Amino acid sequence: MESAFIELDGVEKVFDVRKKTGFMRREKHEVRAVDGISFTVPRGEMVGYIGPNGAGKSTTIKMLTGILTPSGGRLRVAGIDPSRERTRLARRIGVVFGQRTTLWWDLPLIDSYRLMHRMYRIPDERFAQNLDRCVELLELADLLDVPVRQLSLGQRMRGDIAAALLHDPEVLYLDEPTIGLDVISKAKVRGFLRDLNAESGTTVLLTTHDLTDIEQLCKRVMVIDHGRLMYDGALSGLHEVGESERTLVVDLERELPPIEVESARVVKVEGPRQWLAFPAAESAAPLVARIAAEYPMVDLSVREPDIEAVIAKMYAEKVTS
Ligand SMILES: Nc1ncnc2c1ncn2[C@@H]1O[C@H](COP(=O)(O)OP(=O)(O)OP(=O)(O)O)[C@@H](O)[C@H]1O
Repeated sequence: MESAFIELDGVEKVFDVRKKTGFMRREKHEVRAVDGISFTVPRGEMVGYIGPNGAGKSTTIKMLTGILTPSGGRLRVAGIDPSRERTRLARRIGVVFGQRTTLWWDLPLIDSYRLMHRMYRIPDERFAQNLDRCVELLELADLLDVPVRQLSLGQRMRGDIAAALLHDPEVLYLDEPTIGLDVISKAKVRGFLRDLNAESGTTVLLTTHDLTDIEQLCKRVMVIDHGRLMYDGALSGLHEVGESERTLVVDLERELPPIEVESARVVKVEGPRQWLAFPAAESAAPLVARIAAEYPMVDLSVREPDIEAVIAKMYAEKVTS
């Protein structure tokens, strides 16, 4: 079994675009959508792939599926060069684009699945098993006879996820799988993906603008901007890279002047409650002990930094890992 299931080494994608620069005049210029990206993903891992609009996420996924050919570098998925052997790879990967459906719009959901059964030449027994499992876990039983165009966005998304899994792919690329979904549908999709990864060991690459998806599903996250990898590591490590702060909320017995303590500063006071900011990378325990020793503390809580703020700061500062 290969240890790195997805492998990118210095992968580049350059688009030649013609820009109108005046009447009848067009200038050719290059867009480096992906600018030398290297990473590996071992089998069974669930990784977040995030970045601002136009960062190069979709272009990377399109290269991983073989839709686009890299302009440079080396790329392998399950040992296969995607753009050279796209059909062979298609049997081993599943793709869900949140903003587009792979289902047949006018057909009942079940008919799309039957078409995929034939297209992917899925053995009958395996198809039946996978369909049963998806119908149960994604709660599709009442929807199978409904034409896709009549489904709500959340229902359609669950239908699309099932469609991507009928042929037992070893890797699933998800591009914005929770976009536009309500809170309950999001929770259902996330729960399903978590179970899928834990039980079937499916490798998942998840692109999303909703950082809660990442927080709830991925231990590892890669941040891309301007076609370059800016961060690759644990989600918790992003706080340190972003030099963010955590907040200690302290309830005192009574209103007192701002607490004075080493390695933290008071950022807000409201009656007997005070908010102290301290470096996210440091443990709260010694700080709490110091405050408890000198002040009449009755309660406390620690607030984690807002991950969205950390990432926004990273983009702004162009921090490289
Ligand atoms: N076919 C194409 N021709 C020319 N430029 C392209 C093409 N596809 C993408 N680009 C450009 O490449 C860059 C990266 O685009 P890409 O769609 O990969 O970004 P993204 O991170 O997926 O963004 P979003 O979050 O908005 O989907 C952008 O500047 C985009 O305009």
